[in-house]
Amino acid sequence: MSLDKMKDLHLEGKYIKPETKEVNGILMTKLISDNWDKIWNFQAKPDDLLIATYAKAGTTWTQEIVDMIQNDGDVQKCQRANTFDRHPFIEWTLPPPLNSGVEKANAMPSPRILRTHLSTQLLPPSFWENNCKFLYVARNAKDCMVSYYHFQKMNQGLPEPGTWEEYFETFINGKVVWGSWFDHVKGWWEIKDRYQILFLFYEDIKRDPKHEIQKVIKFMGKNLDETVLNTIVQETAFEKMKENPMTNRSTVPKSMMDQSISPFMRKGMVGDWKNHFTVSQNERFDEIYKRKMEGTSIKFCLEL
Ligand SMILES: Nc1ncnc2c1ncn2[C@@H]1O[C@H](COP(=O)(O)OS(=O)(=O)O)[C@@H](OP(=O)(O)O)[C@H]1O
Repeated sequence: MSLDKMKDLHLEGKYIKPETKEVNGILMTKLISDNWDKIWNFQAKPDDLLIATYAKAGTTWTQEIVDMIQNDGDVQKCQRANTFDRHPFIEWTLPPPLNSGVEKANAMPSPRILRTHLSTQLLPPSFWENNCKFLYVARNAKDCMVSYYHFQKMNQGLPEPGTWEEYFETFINGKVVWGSWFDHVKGWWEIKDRYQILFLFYEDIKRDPKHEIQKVIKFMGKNLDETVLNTIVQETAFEKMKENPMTNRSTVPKSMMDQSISPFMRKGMVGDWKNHFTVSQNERFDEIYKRKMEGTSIKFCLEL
C-alpha cells in the first residue's frame, strides 16, 4: 500500500518521530535497521537503473527527469503516480500495511528505475554483481544540511532535528539518518570510474539543465529530439514541480509530512545556506570540510 492511501486506513495521527538504530555504524531509522536482512539481500537485475543520492541532494528532481526521459517526454504518463510510487526507494521501510521499498521493487516489472540514499558500503551487493547503471547526484554539503534540517522538522518519518545550532553539530558529525555527507559523497566519487556511474551535480543541473539532461539521455541509451528535450527542461523546472501533485508530496497526509512547517519543494536554489550559516559556523564548517575531504578531487559549487 502506498503512503497516499493512509487516509483510508485511519492511520493519521498515529505517527510519532521514529527511533533510530545503526547499521554497520551508520544511523538509520529503526524500521530500516530491523528490516536490514531483506534490504541487504535485495536482488538487483542487470537492467536496473539506480538513482543514488545523499538525502536532499535532488533525488525527486532526478527521478522526474529520468521518468520523463524513459517516457519520451510524455507528460501524461509521468502523471500516472507519485514519484515515490514510480521509483521504489529500496531501503525505505514503514510500518505495515505500508509497503517497504523492497516489496515495491520486487513487484515492479523491468526495466526498473529505483532510488536509494545508501552509501556505497551499505548498498546491496547484487547491484555491483549485476553491473547496474547508477545515476549519482551530489549537492554541496551546506545546502544539503539546510534542506535536510527543514525536512526533518516537517517529516514524521525522520527524527526531530532540534535547533539549527544543534543540527549543525549533528550533521557535521554524521549523526543523521543515512550517515555522514562527507563519507557518502567521497565513497561514490571514488568508485565512479569502476562502475557504470553517471556522476552529476545539483548545481550543474540548476545552471544548465539542458546540458545535464542531455547527459542523462545519453547515459540511458535514449535518443530524443530537441522538442522533447525542451519539454523535459520545462516540466522539471522547480516552479513546475512545486505545483505538480505527483512530485510535491501534497498527497502525503499532513500527519506524516506537515508542509505548513516547511514545503517539500522548499526553495530549490543554490546558496540558501547563506541565509542560515552564521559567520563562525561557516568558518568552522570550512575547516572541517577541508579536513574531511582531504585527498579527494571532487569540487563543489556553492553559489551560482
Ligand atoms: N526541479 C527542482 N529544481 C531544483 N530543486 C529541486 C527541484 N525539485 C526538488 N528540488 C529540491 O531538492 C530538495 C529535495 O531533495 P530530494 O528530492 O533529494 O529530497 S529527499 O531526500 O528525497 O527527501 C529540496 O531542496 P530545498 O528547496 O533546498 O529544501 C527541493 O526543493
